[in-house]
Amino acid sequence: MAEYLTPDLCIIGAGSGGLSVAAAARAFGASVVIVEKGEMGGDCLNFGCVPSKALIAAGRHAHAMRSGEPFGITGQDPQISFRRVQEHIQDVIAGIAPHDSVSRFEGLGATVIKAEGKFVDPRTLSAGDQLIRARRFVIATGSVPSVPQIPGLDQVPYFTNETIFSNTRKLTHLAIIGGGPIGIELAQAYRRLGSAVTVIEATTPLQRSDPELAEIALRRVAEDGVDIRSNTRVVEIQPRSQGIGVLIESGEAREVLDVSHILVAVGRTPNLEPLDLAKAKVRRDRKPPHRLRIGKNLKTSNRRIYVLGDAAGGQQFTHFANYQAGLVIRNALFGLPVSEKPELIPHATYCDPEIAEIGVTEPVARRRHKEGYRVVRWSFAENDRARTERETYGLAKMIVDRRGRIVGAGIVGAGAGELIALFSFAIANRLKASHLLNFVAPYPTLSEIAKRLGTEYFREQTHNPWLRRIIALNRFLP
Ligand SMILES: Cc1cc2nc3c(=O)[nH]c(=O)nc-3n(C[C@H](O)[C@H](O)[C@H](O)COP(=O)(O)OP(=O)(O)OC[C@H]3O[C@@H](n4cnc5c(N)ncnc54)[C@H](O)[C@@H]3O)c2cc1C
Ligand SMILES: NC(=O)c1ccc[n+]([C@@H]2O[C@H](COP(=O)([O-])OP(=O)(O)OC[C@H]3O[C@@H](n4cnc5c(N)ncnc54)[C@H](O)[C@@H]3O)[C@@H](O)[C@H]2O)c1
Repeated sequence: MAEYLTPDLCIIGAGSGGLSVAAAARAFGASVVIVEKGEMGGDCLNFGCVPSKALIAAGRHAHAMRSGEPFGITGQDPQISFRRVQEHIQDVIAGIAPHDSVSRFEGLGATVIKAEGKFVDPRTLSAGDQLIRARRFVIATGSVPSVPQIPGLDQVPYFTNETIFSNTRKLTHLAIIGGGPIGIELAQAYRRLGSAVTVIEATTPLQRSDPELAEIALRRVAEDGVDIRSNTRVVEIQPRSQGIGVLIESGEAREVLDVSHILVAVGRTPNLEPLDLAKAKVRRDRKPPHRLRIGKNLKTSNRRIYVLGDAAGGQQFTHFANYQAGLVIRNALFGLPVSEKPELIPHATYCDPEIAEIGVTEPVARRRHKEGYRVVRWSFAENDRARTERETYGLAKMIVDRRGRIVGAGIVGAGAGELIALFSFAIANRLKASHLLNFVAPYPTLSEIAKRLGTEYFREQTHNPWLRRIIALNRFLP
């Protein structure tokens, strides 16, 4: 008879979500088996957040060298070695990798199996030559790049996020298909590193962001020299002996772009196929994209099996996978009822200027105006630190409900990804706009913008007749 491993939890996928569950479960003394078929750390560490932000940082340095003029520093064209940029990216990954490594997790007391996991029945997973019958399973298998059906695309080599960070050559003209966060972040980085870049977006770039914030950021990306083609379709890819032809169509107009390389960035599909979910009696939607049916507690239709992170088919962010990991731990180990609170989840796009948002957006708030929602705005041009840094290209908005509670924020500008954390904190703790008046921000910092949003919210109150009367009465006090 086969030997089974029988841990409390078996986690399939050692990316952001899976490893967060594993570390927390071990901290509470649960027995854990981790099954990982590829690199420990998953997409975020190896093919996603970390390499993309390292590449963006390289691009920022190149850009700074060219753009010193307003500071009195003569700009110069940087010498860029793509091999060394690639070494920088790999060095950053290597620095973080020990935190996600097999040895760290074995040190925490987990068993790590390096193999592909597949269900063989509703209670059993096979991985390599091992069978695992866990009390609970967690599917944390992430996502894979979607590849559009474009005639000729399969005839040429093209990059996805899984290959582009290993590139060691200058890309003369990079065509990026898809103007989502991946497309726009990498477009600006490659442009700043000296490539010509064209983004071909079927509808609207950065369409999940507040359009006003997206427009400010995209204008700047275009000023850097990225050619962004919105509402444009790729009709055909034409292989050539030198380079690649990309036939595009916008309305009636057709044009062939001559490019050297292509990056496909049209979204990501949950990575579920290799798991043999039918054998586990895990139900999926009949209609494409055949999402898993998931309960509030992140359980699939098989009550022993949870799913989280990109594999669950919701928001695709590392911090969201980590947040869901906390919910799974509470439910699986402690039996506590849980449900997701999407309003607590910020998201940021790390182009320059960054866009960061959380909760209710301005367009939604305008629709709810009659319910007492208010939008307060403050420009980076009115912040002294932004002026000293010449980073006045920015705007912050705060959305407040009729009780004065902060329910949303949207920022485009330098450091937006850092600034949004203050609003995440406020929303998670149900704080009001008045709380922004109670804290003192050091001068001069961008965080003063948050304080200014607070004072801006109350500026209208200065016309409140009751306040005026109190002030008038106080005039007679000795
Ligand atoms: C270019 C890019 C930039 C990004 N930037 C950001 C960012 O700045 N901020 C942010 O929050 N998010 C960002 N993301 C998204 C983020 O990377 C993902 O949301 C996050 O990695 C999801 O974590 P996960 O645990 O669900 O999956 P992953 O981290 O992808 O981990 C899944 C793991 O499961 C393994 N696996 C799959 N199938 C099996 C199987 N059958 N058996 C065993 N193992 C299996 C895989 O090998 C992988 O290691 C970015 C993504 C990309 C592509
Ligand atoms: N900063 C971040 O947090 C960050 C950065 C990168 C990626 N991510 C995550 O990774 C996921 C994937 O990112 P993404 O940018 O690939 O996906 P996305 O779904 O966000 O954007 C894809 C874009 O491609 C366009 N598109 C689709 N098919 C097309 C076609 N045939 N031709 C031209 N355009 C087409 C879509 O209209 C869309 O604008 C996102 O969900 C995001 O959450 C996050």
